[in-house]
Amino acid sequence: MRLIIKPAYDEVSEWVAMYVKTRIREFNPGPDRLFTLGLPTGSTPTGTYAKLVEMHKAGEISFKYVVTFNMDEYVGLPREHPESYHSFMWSKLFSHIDIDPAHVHILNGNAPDLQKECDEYERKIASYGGIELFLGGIGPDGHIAFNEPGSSLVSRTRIKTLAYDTILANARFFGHDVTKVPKMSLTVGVGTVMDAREVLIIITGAHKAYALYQAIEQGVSHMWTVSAFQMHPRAIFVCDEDATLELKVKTVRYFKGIMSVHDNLLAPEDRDRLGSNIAATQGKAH
Ligand SMILES: N[C@@H]1[C@@H](O)[C@H](O)[C@@H](COP(=O)(O)O)O[C@@H]1O
Repeated sequence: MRLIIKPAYDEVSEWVAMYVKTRIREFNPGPDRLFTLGLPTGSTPTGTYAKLVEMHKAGEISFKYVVTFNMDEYVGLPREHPESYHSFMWSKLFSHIDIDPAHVHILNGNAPDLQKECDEYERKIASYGGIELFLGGIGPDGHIAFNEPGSSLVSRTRIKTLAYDTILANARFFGHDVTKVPKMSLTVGVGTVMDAREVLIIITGAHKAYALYQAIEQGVSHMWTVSAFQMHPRAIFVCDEDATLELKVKTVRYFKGIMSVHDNLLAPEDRDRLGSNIAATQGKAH
């Protein structure tokens, strides 16, 4: 497991976007070799999406041969609703990049047969040979996608009733009115994400510090579904300083000490860019 610790949200978003760009480029996708990318929603990935859009506009990355699978969607919320995950993804990312709309996959929370929709989603993922890189975020209770505490760690895509904590957390997107938050969702399972060749989880903010502690310093538990990725051969957690507040000093020092190893995962021009950012920050401090 890798843990990348960045000073704050913007640096987290920048690092993740650079990493996604590098992975897609290294994969060298083409018409017969599509790169499958799993994507999350929520406030956490918006900075990453904005950076990816910037990189795309600067001609650094193309999504022409990228296929996406989103993690989840509310049940019963019209697709056009501004808070549906369909609307979110098109407004934050897809409308601004060169992705083929036929390559975008988001669960349909209004399908007549919801379980059939979920089973077909799993089949579609398999038809592309599985997911190369799955990005994710977490809720403060450590849930991944909508795999609430107590979810099976080998679960597949299915219907899930939201936990009260999640309904409260997501009320901010519905005018702080809990009665307006959908109570059910369709979500990929923990097992679905575990099957990806690589998983990258973004965790920012002090309100997620306890979840990060559970995810990396405590054992695997279905009460903190993100902890399942301790068992993944290629899992990367990218967090800000605030999210490390519950970690041992020893853990934080270790991972900070090997940051240059992690930066080596990035393209050389991005490593240089980060180097000059560090220099600029230090310059400002003096
Ligand atoms: N289903 C989504 C999750 O995929 C997301 O990770 C979580 C955190 O959202 P935020 O990033 O806004 O904290 O919200 C929802 O529950």
